[in-house]
Parts: sequence; structure tokens; C-alpha cells
Amino acid sequence: MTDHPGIRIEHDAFGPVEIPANRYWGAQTQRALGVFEIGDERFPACLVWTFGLQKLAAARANRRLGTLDPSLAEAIEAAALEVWKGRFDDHFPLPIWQTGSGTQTNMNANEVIANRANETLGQPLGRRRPVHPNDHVNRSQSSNDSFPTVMHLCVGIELHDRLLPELRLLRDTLAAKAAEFDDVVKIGRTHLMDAVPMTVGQAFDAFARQVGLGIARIEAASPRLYRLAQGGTAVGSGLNAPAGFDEAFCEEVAGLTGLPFVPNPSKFEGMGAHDALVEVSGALNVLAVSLIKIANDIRLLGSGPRTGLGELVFPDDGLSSSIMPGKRNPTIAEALLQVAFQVVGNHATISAAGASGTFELNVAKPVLVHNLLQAIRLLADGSRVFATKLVHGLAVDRERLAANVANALLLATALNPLLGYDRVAAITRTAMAENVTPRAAAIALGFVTGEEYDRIVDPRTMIAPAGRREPAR
Ligand SMILES: O=C(O)C[C@H](O)C(=O)O
Repeated sequence: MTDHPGIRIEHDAFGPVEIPANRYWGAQTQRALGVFEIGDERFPACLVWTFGLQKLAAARANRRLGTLDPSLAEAIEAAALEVWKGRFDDHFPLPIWQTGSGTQTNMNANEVIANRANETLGQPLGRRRPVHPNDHVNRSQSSNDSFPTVMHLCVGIELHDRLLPELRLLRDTLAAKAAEFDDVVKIGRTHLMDAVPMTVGQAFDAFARQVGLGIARIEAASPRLYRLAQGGTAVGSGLNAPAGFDEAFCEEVAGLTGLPFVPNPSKFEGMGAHDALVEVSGALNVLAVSLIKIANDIRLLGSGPRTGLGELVFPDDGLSSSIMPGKRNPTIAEALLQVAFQVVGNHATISAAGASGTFELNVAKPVLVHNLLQAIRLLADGSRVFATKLVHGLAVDRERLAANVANALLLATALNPLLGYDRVAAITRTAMAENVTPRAAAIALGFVTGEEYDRIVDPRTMIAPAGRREPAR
């Protein structure tokens, strides 16, 4: 094998490999490309960037502990920084569907950074000198501790930078609607059937609280997420890593990210199991369940406009039916529902992947982190779009709501303490059978006067009995 136009020959421990000349990956990545011809799914760019961060922190830790020549460390750190900043995104071609430790993607990072470091030191790509992908870029590390470290770093950063801000936006937008609709009385519904009065604000306050509790669940998982397996090397014992490598590494990543990453006190736990990531996924699963409830309620309350409930009015998103002119649909609620269904499905995959640790190594890391990062991204985008393009512009149809309240039979429930259940049941049955208001039925049956009825059956006083009204959040 010899170099020819567009191709360079690179040697690794197994012999020569042909590699596109302008690619920074090396022999192991090229071999893996030929082996794992499975699917279209690739890691998102944030995972590639996080490998840059991880290799940068590892090189700095090695330099500090005297286990890496400072001149090599400097070249590795500069190259790793470039990976972190996204300069080499096109040089990570491998699919999700690879070995369960993520070794091929770890080697991809080692090779890109070694090639780039050697290039800055005046060497051609593929030389593997003076910076060697395994001996120097991967020093004091194994895929088995590096990949889980990258998973925790990437998930932690994505939650902090991407998802939590959008969830706070959604919570606050729902809370603003709760305040806006605080005085709007509607009929509460149970079993999909008319029940007793409440306010639209109370319904939106419940939605806001669901999202707020979703945020709290994610934040509660953070202390476990911030524990890193780095320093465990092959099985968790730390063979070939200097004493203090885990501490030095975590100090570096904490400084680089501003997030409180610390060494996992048991590397064995952090490599053989990924319970902390399953825990985060569990919190996202609950959030998805909450969003399904919220999106469904909102689209049902806005159904119509003429023959549905029609109590909420959706903002115009400019979209319509392809065949029914002027028809408007709850497009954004439907998009969010599909996001939530995907997240619930991802959690099932993540649960199976999390259960796939045998002895000292979980071997379903790529599929686990792929599903978790997708869930975070979808929930972040879905929450932002739902908050800004639907919830923010929601209005109520006050006339419709007032008519529904006036017509509601079970307002008469407020008479229970005065008349007892059976006489109130007679009122509602009579009103239903004779198609009159419960007020007319109550008077006709001789149970109350009109004045008594109006004093007791006042929807505004029924939305929360005195002294039991929760303050708006
Ligand atoms: O790639 C490594 O560093 C280790 C590999 O996952 C293995 O345990 O065989």
C-alpha cells in the first residue's frame, strides 16, 4: 500500500489502513467505519465537543501530575480545545451502533487530537509521532472511564445550558397565564364530564406547578450526575493512572465548565452502572408525562371553534389545512405530544441500556447517551416552542365560558349542605329532564327561593371555599 491522490496510508498495531487524506481521524476510526455499517444515527455535535473538553482536562491533569511531557501536553491541549470549540465536527464519522464501551468514538477523539497536535508540531497527518493517540492523548485513561465521564459531562452541560432555561421559561409562561386568567370562572370537569366551578387560572397554575416540579426533579438528580468516573481506567481500580488524577481532572473540568464536577468515590459504580443517567432519564420521563397532560388539556379546551369546548383560543400560527380552507389546528400541542412520546420511548431504551452492565462495565453506553441527549434536546426545543408560540398567546372566550357556567347543572352541588344529597339530586335530574336551569328546577320543586339559590349558588364563591384558596404561584 502506498499513498495516492486523496488517500494516505496510516499504520496501527494491526498494519496499514487507507484513509482519506484530508481527514484527521486515524486507523482505528477507519477500521471501525468498515465494521459498523449500521444505521444513519450519529452522536450530536455536543458529544464530540465534550470529548474535546475531556481530552483537554485529561492532558492538563497529566501535565500537572508530571505524567505527560509539557511540550506534548501543550500540543494536545490546543488540539483538544479546537475539538471542544467545534472545529473538527466533520471528523467524527462513526455511528451510534458500535462497541458498547464507546471505544471507537474514544479512539476517534484520540486520533483526531493526535493528528492535529502532530500537525501543529510540523508533522504530516498519520505520523503518530511525537504525539501518539493511545500513549499520549489517552494517557491515564481507558474508554471505560472516559466515555462515561463524557456522558456525564455532556448531559450535565446540556441540562444546565439547554433544557433547564427552557423549562423555566415554560413554567413562567404558564404561571403568567394563571395570573391573567385568575378571575375567569369555568366548569371543572372530571371523567370528561361537567363537575363544579373553578377558574381557568387554577388550571394553569396546576400546569405551571407540574413543570416547576419537573425542574426540581431534574435538579435533584444533579449531585449524582456531577460525579465522574474518570481515573477508574479499565475496570475501576485506576491501573496506569497516577494518584490524584481523578481530583486533578475534576478540578480542570469544573474550572472549564463552571459546573461542580467531582470524582465519583467509587469508579466501579460509575463504570459498571449508569444509574445516575437512568435517574435523569426518569426525571425527563416524568416531565414528558406532565407535558402530555398539559398539551392534551390545552388542545381539548381549545377544541372547536364552533362545535368543541372552545373555551381557549389559540394564537394564529399561520398554518392551516391543505383541504379545509381557513381551518386552524393545535399544531404546536400536537408537536409537543410527539416529543413527549419520543422521550417516554427513549426512557424505555435507556432503562434497558442502564440494566446492561455486566461485572465491571456497562456495555450499552452509546445507545444510552444518544437517547438521553435526544430527549434533552427535544424537550428543550419543544418546551420553548410550546411556551412562546402557543401558551404565551392563549386567550379565553369569556362569553363561551360564562354561558357554560350558567348552564352547568352541578352548580347545585353547593346546595348539598343545606338540602342534602338526595334533594339536590332531584334538582339536577329535574333540570336535566325538563331542560331548565337548576335554579328553575330548585324553585319549582319548592326547595329554595330564588333569593336563597342566588346567595348560595354563586360560582365565584365556589372556586375555592373561603380560607382554602392557594395563593397564585
Ligand atoms: O477501550 C478501552 O479502553 C477498553 C475496552 O472497552 C475494553 O474493556 O476492552
